[in-house]
Amino acid sequence: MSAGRALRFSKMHGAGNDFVVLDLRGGRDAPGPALARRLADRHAGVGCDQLLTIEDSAFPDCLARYRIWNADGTPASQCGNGARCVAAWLRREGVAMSPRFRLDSPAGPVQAEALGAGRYAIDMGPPRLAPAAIPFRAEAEAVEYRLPLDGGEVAFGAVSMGNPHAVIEVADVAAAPVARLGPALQARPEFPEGVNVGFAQVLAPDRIRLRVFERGAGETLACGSGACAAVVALVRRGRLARHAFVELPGGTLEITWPADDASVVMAGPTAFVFEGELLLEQPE
Ligand SMILES: N[C@H](CCC[C@H](N)C(=O)O)C(=O)O
Repeated sequence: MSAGRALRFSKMHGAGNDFVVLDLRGGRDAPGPALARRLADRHAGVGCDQLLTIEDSAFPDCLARYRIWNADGTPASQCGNGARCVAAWLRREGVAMSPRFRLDSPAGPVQAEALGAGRYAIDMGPPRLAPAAIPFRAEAEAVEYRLPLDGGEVAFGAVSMGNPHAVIEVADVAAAPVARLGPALQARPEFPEGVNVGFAQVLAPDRIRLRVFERGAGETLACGSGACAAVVALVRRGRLARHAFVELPGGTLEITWPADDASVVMAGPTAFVFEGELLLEQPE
């Protein structure tokens, strides 16, 4: 991206997971990791968990393409809350005239639907459970894996929604050692591309509380793909219904996984916070 003097952006969030959104349609070049970090910086930049770019799609049935960079500058292949915000941005701009439309993402196409009042549903596609697809190094696919961690052993489910997730069930998310276990699991060699680590507490047959220590961003107020992964992992363990409400610190998402190998559909809020210009060069 050329170091022009200013960069226009939209600031948005989905259930508190916040984003800087750049419109790169028309072939403007994507930011590098350094600019992504600068935009995400909550002191020297705008501040966000992830940077989202909106770009032209090569697929005629997709309205646009989005890409994702974590706050640490690393690229990500899926972002559920971000997909909803991209959908809302395209509706506001009048690009999405129909309430249902397809978007292309690094993890493949997703289907968006405007539900009204800023709420959007995203068909995230089916979960990927084979270890190689997560990726997670394991002898065979299992509903639950165990690894030595933090002086003990941790049990978790491993699911990809296009990005890797580990889901740990805990008795009380408020007391969960998120800041310790999250980075410890991310550092394990069995997750060669890192992992987003979810801590889930079952409240009712159709309701969980969830905190997520995200890859490349740390603990966020919400993680859409993490909510999908948590429902899949807990349904597989017989701990949750296939239609469930996921209470995250920043808001509640509604997740439906109607059958094994079926798409996971996530519904939740979006919000525009402000529009702005980031000065890329200091005046003399
Ligand atoms: N940290 C994630 C990307 C953002 C996912 C999250 N914000 C969501 O809403 O799904 C990763 O590196 O895979």
